[in-house]
Amino acid sequence: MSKKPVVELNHVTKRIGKTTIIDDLNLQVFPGEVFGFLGPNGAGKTTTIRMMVGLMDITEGEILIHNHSIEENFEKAIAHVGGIIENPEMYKFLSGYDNLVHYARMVPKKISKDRIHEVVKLVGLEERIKHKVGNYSLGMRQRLGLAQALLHSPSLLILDEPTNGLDPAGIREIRNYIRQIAHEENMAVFVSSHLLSEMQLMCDRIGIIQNGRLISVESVRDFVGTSSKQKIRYHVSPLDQAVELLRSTYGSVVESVGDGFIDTTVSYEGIADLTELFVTHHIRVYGIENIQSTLEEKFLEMTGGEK
Ligand SMILES: Nc1ncnc2c1ncn2[C@@H]1O[C@H](COP(=O)(O)OP(=O)(O)OP(=O)(O)O)[C@@H](O)[C@H]1O
Repeated sequence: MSKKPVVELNHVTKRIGKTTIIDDLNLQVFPGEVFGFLGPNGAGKTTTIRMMVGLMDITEGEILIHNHSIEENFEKAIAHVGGIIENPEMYKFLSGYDNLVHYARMVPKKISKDRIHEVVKLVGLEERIKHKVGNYSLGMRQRLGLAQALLHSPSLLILDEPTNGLDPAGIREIRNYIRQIAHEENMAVFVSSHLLSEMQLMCDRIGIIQNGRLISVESVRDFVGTSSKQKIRYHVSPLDQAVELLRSTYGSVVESVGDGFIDTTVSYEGIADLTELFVTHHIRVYGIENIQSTLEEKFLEMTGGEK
């Protein structure tokens, strides 16, 4: 990517006592992209985020936001950041709108009424914004928190586990809004989670953190898209003939054979090739399932099977 990063972490290390919690972390997030910071509980996500917003000292290395060091030039760096780190404080007896007005008065930058309306629209709360926050669902409160974080038009949005505690509908909503905001406002979004399934739907790139170390950074498109290998399950009959055909044609493509199905590891094009091979050899194909991406495999390995 040739664009300049909004935020960069250079050799960031955090030690508490003799324990290294974050170990030589390097990453960059660019305008308009949603970067997922994925890792199991205790991996170091919150610690990293706390350092990014200046809530915690960095032992070694630096964090730059628009080239301003968060430690040496805090005011300039933090002016570009919006975030929901811990649960945002809201007054339940006030309406969503009054909460935003109240918050707008507290931030150093002048915030216009138009901007308030704009963020309300961005998070889809137009119809309920005049209602009391006490009557909001958790999902609506999260969206109001998002609106609050966006008020001063940050170029970096940091969200720590934004879908925690939400039901599936709430998760879908917040996910869609996050994507939309990143793309419409050309904002860099840094979002942490311990759920791969969620990250794959929300993010453009995913960095996997384990025991304080970044073990991989991958573009989601490469995983759900066309360039990497996937585990594909073919439900076919007769099974023996199908296995024999695959082995004689492609050798190592067969991973395992189950009751009525064959698991294979193939590229995107390979899915079509294998299907064609079956059909031209009069093998009946009853189903083709995508059972695992390589990213999922990596993550499962790392978390010991926990998703
Ligand atoms: N103040 C502290 N003193 C000692 N160890 C700490 C301190 N804060 C965090 N840790 C340890 O650092 C590691 C990383 O914690 P952190 O909260 O950043 O993980 P996380 O990935 O955000 O996990 P979770 O999803 O559970 O919030 C954990 O092993 C934690 O026990």
